Amino acid sequence: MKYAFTKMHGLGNDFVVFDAFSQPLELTPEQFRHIGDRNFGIGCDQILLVEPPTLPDTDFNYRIFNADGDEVEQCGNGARCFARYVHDKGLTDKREIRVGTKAGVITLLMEADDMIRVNMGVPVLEPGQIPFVADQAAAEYQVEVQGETLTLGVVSMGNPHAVMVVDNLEHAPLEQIGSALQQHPRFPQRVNVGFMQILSADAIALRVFERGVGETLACGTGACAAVVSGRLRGLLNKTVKVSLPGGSLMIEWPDEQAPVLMYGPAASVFEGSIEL
Ligand SMILES: N[C@H](CCC[C@H](N)C(=O)O)C(=O)O
Repeated sequence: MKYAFTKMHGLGNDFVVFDAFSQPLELTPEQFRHIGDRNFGIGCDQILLVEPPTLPDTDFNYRIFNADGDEVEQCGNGARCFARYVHDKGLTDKREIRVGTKAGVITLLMEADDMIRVNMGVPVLEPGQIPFVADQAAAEYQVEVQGETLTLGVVSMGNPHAVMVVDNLEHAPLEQIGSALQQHPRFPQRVNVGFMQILSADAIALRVFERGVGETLACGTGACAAVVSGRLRGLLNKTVKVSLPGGSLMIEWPDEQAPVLMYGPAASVFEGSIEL
């Protein structure tokens, strides 16, 4: 069967987006892996499905699959592309869009300057809900990795994130630590791993080794998790510019009970179709 898709990206974190409104999609993990394959398929970090709403008082449902074929709870850069997509395709003319995900409802706002603001919800800090093995919630945890004791922040934006502060981002051990934490017993559902360099109380540089993908050019939930962790550690102010290899996001987290707000771009690259 032939499926139409749109290739999109948020700061170089790239997606294949399918309209599951007009063409119900039931694909297998193997098919998702094929779509994500940069040599034998289309190539992307994640596959996004735009579906009719399932949660009350929402406009759409939003499903996310990593390039390894696994479905995940949340994708921040994908959320901005989702908003761009449903507008470009005429699926809505609303400026404020409520979207159901596996992690709950997020709100997308089309800004006048063609940027998109997303309410990413309140971060989850309770270890059992992240999930992460720890006795109680803390701003920092000591985690043994390959004989070394790492100091990590651990936060969920619906999906699990570990955040490590580094002095020199260029030489951060992304592959070594990122891969090791995927098999770590304290992260039972694996984990996205962010490496954060503090530039000031209002600015960080960040690289992310994403669960199910590896290093990406940007990670929206990773940027949110890094700012949450930085604020819990007393290192960051309420509004932070997050510079990623693919570009920068503005992230705002006023206080612990508040949702995290993310502000940034989304782009369409090309349309195509694939036989599956
Ligand atoms: N790799 C993530 C999903 C995509 C998140 C990222 N692309 C973003 O922009 O938030 C996970 O396994 O939880």
